[in-house]
Amino acid sequence: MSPSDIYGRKINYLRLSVTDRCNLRCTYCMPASGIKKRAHSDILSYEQLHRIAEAAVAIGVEKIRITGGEPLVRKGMPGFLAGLKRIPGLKKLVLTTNGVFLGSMAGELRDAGVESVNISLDSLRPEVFSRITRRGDLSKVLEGIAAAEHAGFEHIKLNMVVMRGVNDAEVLDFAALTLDRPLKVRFIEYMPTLKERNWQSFMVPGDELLSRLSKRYPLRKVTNDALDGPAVYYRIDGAAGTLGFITPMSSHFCQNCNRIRVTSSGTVKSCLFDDGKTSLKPYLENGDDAGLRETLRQVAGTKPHRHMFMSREADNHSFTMSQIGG
Ligand SMILES: Nc1nc2c(ncn2[C@@H]2O[C@H](COP(=O)(O)OP(=O)(O)OP(=O)(O)O)[C@@H](O)[C@H]2O)c(=O)[nH]1
Ligand SMILES: C[S@@+](CC[C@H](N)C(=O)[O-])C[C@H]1O[C@@H](n2cnc3c(N)ncnc32)[C@H](O)[C@@H]1O
Ligand code: SF4
Ligand code: SF4
Repeated sequence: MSPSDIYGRKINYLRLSVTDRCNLRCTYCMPASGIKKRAHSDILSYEQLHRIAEAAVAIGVEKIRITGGEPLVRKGMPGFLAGLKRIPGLKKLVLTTNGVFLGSMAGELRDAGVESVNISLDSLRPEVFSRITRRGDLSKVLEGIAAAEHAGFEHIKLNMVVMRGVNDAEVLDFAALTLDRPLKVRFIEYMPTLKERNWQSFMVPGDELLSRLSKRYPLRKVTNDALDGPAVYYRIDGAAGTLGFITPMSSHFCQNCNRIRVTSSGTVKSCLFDDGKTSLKPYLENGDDAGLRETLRQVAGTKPHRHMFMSREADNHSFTMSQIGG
C-alpha cells in the first residue's frame, strides 16, 4: 500500500532524476554560468537507480517519471527504461525531456515501454526559442515532437513555461496546436527558483491565461485521471487535444501532492523545495534494500503541508531545477 503523510496524502508517484547534465541552458532553469556539475562518481549507476525504483514500487509507488537535467543525454537510456518497465507493480513509466534527441530516439523509447512523454517547448519562434534555451535549435524539437507522434505514445504533453514579455504573446499559437492534434499543451507558471530580481513581473498567473484564451475559444473543463500530475485541463470545443494549466505560484496544488523525488546523486526529497538532506547512498552501498524502502517511506511521510515559496524565509534559498528534475 502507498505510504500516506500526516495530512493523509497518498504518495504514489516518484520523480527520478537520472542526470544533472543538460544540452540546453534554459534561462528559468539554470544560471548563465557558474553551475557546478556533479562529479561522474557522484552520479548513481543504472543498477542503483533501478534498485531505488524497485524499492519505491515495493512501498506503493505506481508511477515513475524519469527526468533530469536532460535524461536523453545519458547513454544507454532505452535499456535502463526497459528494465524499469519490467518491475512488477509499476503502472506507469513516463519521461520528461527537452525533445532535442527525440527525433532519433522516440521509437526505441516507446518500444522500451515508456507510456507518455512530456516535452518542454517554450516558443514556436526560432529566435525566441534559442534565446530562452541559450543554445537550442527549435527545428530539432519540432522534429522530436513529430517523431513522438509517429511512435504512438499514449500522451504527448508540451510544457510551456510562460514568461511575460518573453513568450506570453504565443499562448494562442500554442493553444491552436491542439485544434487538430491530440496534444496536451500545458501552460506552467514560472517559479523563481534562481531568485532573480523582479521575477514577479515575469510570472503570468494561470487565471489570466485562461481568461485570455476563453476570449478567443470556447473552453470546457476536462476531468483528470487518477495518476495525473498537477495540471487542470480544458478542451477547446471540438479540438483533438487539451490545454493544461499548472499553477504552483498563484494556486498551489500541495493539498493533492502525491510525489517524492530522488536526484541523480541519490538525495531523496519530500518536496521540490525542501533542502533534501537524506541520502540513499549508504543503503545502496551496503546492499540494504530494506533500509532503502524504510527511508523512502519515512521521507514520504514528512512532506510539508505546502511550499513556502512566497514567504520571506524562501528568499535566501535558490536552486537550479536541472539538479532536481522539476
Ligand atoms: N511546485 C511543483 N511543481 C511541480 C511539481 N511537479 C511538477 N511540477 C512542475 O510542473 C511542470 C511539469 O512537470 P512534468 O515533469 O511535466 O510533470 P507532471 O506535470 O507531473 O506531469 P504529468 O504527470 O504528465 O501530469 C514543471 O514545471 C515542474 O517543475 C510539484 O510537485 N510541485
Ligand atoms: C528541469 S526539466 C528536466 C527535464 C527536461 N530537461 C525538460 O526540460 O523537459 C523539467 C521541467 O521543469 C520545468 N522547469 C524548470 N525550471 C522551471 C521554473 N523555474 N519554473 C517552472 N518550470 C520550470 C521545465 O520547463 C520542464 O518542463
Ligand atoms: S528545463 Fe530541461 S532542457 Fe531546459 S535547462 Fe532545464 S533541464 Fe535543461
Ligand atoms: S511544492 Fe512540494 S508539497 Fe507542493 S506540490 Fe510541489 S512537491 Fe508537493
